[in-house]
Amino acid sequence: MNLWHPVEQSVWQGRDDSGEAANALRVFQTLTNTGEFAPQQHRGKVALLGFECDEGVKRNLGRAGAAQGPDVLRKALANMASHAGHEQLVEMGNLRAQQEQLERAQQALHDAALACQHAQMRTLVFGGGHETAFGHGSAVLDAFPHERVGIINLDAHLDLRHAPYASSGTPFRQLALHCEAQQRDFHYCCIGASRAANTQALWDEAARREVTVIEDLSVLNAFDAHVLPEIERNIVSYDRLYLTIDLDVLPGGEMPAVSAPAALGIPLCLLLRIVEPLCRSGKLQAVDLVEFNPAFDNAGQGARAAARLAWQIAHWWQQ
Ligand SMILES: N=CN[C@@H](CCC(=O)O)C(=O)O
Ligand SMILES: [Mn+2]
Ligand SMILES: [Mn+2]
Repeated sequence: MNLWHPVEQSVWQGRDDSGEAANALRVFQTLTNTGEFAPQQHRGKVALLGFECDEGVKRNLGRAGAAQGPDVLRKALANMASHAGHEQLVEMGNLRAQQEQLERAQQALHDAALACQHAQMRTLVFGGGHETAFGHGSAVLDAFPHERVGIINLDAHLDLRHAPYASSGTPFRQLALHCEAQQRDFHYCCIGASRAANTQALWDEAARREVTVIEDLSVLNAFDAHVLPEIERNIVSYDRLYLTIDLDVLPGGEMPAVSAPAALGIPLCLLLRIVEPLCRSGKLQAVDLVEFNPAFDNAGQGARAAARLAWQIAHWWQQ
């Protein structure tokens, strides 16, 4: 498959406690890793894909390094205890972007994710910059052409930029145009956006496209009044949900390992209160974690926070 390669065996390793008891297992011991891309053999399970790409971040004038994110996140997840849901994870390998080949890489991610969705797998993608969301989100839309797909973005940024080229700042405008081309409605909700990090032009674009936005301050100060009803509305209103988590939605202290760390941000414990009902809804078809950049991590703490998020998602996503 285009731009695809298997993950090195050295990535999925950890402490072996299995001598203590049969159920003393960690994620690296319960995940399926055949070294092949064969979605039809894993129907109903969770496909883990890596998108080794930071071409979008580079074009968006950010700090490069997200291409190294997927394997570092896998290593952080590998050693965590395996509980219910983690045995559903199937390693599906990485798509690696070639220099300045952003569109080609997004197409390769789209094709891989679509093949997994067609095999009735759910997809969990480790980015990559937020350009991941165009490849992944368009695959979810294409997998369910006659259904209403709700897109939920946890992010300090709206990522609705109007630019002559695709970047990590344009994925939701691209998804809006993709919906337009298919003559379907665009259902986009952004939770955690910072007014200080998005120009008025972006707020105007969000209003034009009828995006539901819950600002960071509102998440922090009125969670029960504003966030929980919006999560419920998405679960009730749409047939399928796609959740994309830009890790720069976390406070910079919890998540330094991104191109644009947040001054305020939504703490992980609050973020998990958004993620849990979505995972348990039975409608969540796809999730990605994006913008993780190990070059700016602080002693691996950002990787641990992101891996815990992925760990919770797999645990709450069990069927
Ligand atoms: N995916 C990131 N998008 C942000 C980056 C902002 C920044 O680099 O400061 C954006 O384009 O607004
Ligand atoms: Mn983003
Ligand atoms: Mn962001």
